[in-house]
Amino acid sequence: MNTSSASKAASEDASTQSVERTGWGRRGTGGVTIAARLCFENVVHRYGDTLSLRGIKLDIEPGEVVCLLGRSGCGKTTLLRVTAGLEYPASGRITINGREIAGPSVMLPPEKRGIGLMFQDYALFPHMTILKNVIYGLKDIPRAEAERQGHIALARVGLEGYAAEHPHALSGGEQQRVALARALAPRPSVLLMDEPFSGLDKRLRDHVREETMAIIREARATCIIVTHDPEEAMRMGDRIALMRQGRLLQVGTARDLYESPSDLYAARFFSELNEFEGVARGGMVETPVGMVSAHGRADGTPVMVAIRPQGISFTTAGDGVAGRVVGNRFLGEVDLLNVAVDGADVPVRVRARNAAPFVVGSSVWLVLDQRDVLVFDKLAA
Ligand SMILES: Nc1ncnc2c1ncn2[C@@H]1O[C@H](COP(=O)(O)OP(=O)(O)OP(=O)(O)O)[C@@H](O)[C@H]1O
Repeated sequence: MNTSSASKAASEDASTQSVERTGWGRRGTGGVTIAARLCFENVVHRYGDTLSLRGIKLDIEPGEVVCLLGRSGCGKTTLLRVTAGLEYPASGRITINGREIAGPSVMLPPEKRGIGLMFQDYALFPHMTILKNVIYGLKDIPRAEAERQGHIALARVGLEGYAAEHPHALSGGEQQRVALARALAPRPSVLLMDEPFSGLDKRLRDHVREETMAIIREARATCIIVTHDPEEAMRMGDRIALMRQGRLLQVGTARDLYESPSDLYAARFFSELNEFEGVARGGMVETPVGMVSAHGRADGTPVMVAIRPQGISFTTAGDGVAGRVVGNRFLGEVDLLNVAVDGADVPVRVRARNAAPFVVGSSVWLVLDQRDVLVFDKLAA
C-alpha cells in the first residue's frame, strides 16, 4: 500500500468510526461526510474593473461552521461562487484538505469539488417532484441508487413522505429543507449556504435554523453560511468572518467580535452605539456621560468612544451625569430611552429594564458600565 492509499484507508477508517459515533449508520439515514479543511490563500476576484475580493486569507477547520457576515455588496456571494467554481479567482489559491481546487495550476469544475451549494431562493425546479429535485446532482450514479440516496436525504431533513410532491405544495420552511437535502445528497465535504433563512418569516426562521444546524453538525460538513444578520451569525457560527469591501476585516468567535471589535465599523455591526469624539488626557477620556479609560493611549491622542445603550443605567440623584428624558419607548424586554445630556449633540440612547417611571421630562442621573465602553483610535474609525 503506498502512502496516499494508506492515508485514504486511514481516513475511510476514521469515517467508519464516526458512522458509529454519530449514529448515521444505525439509523440508516445515509453515509457520513468526511469533514474537510478549506483554505483560502490570498484570493482575489474581479468583475471587469470592480475588485470584488481583495486578497482573502482564511483557514476553516474540518467540520467548522463559519458565518460570513457583511453589508450588501461586500463580496460574500462572490466568495461562495469562487469557492464553488462558478467564478474564477484572478489570483490566489483555494484548497480542500491541501488539494488545490482553484489557483494558478488547477481550476476544478464545480462538480469535481465535493462542494454542496444552497442558494438564497432555494432554486428548486417547479416542474420536478421533490425527489427529482433532491437527486438532481447525483448524475454519476445509477438512477436506482440515486433515488435511494434521495430518499435517505429527505429522511434526514424529516420530509420522507414528500418525495412525490412538487415544490409549490410545500411551505417555505419545507422548501428550505428540500434545498438542504439536495445540497447534502451528494455528501459534500464542504457546504456553502447563501442567506439560507432569509426567505422565512422570523418565527419559522428560528425553528428552521436550529433544525438545519443540527443536520449540518450531524453531517459533519465544513460549512460557510452567508448572512446579513449579526445575531444569526452569533447563533450559528463557530467563528464569524466579517467582510468589508472585498476584505476580511476580522475573523473570530462571536465573543471576540463583540467584546474586542477591530474598529468602529466592526463594533457597529453587533450593537447600536452612542458615539463620542474625545481626546486622551491622563489615561482617561472625557465624554458627555462620564470618564472612560483611554487604555494606555498617550495624552492628546484623538479617539472615538462607543458606548452600548445597555451599558448606561440610572443611578440615584446626584451620583452620576445629569440628564433629562426626551423619549421613552417600551420594547418588551427593555425600555429604550433618549436622554438629553450636556455636551452631546444628539440624545444619548439608554436601554434599561423597569424604566417606565422615567417618563418624558423626568430628570435622571446616568452611570456607565465600563464593559460596554469601546475606545478606538480616531484614525481607525
Ligand atoms: N455579475 C456581476 N457583475 C459585475 N459586478 C458584480 C456582479 N456580481 C456582483 N458584482 C459586484 O461585486 C461586488 C460584490 O458583490 P456580491 O454579490 O459578492 O456582494 P454580497 O456581499 O454578496 O452582497 P449581497 O449581500 O447584497 O448579496 C459588489 O460591488 C457587486 O456590485
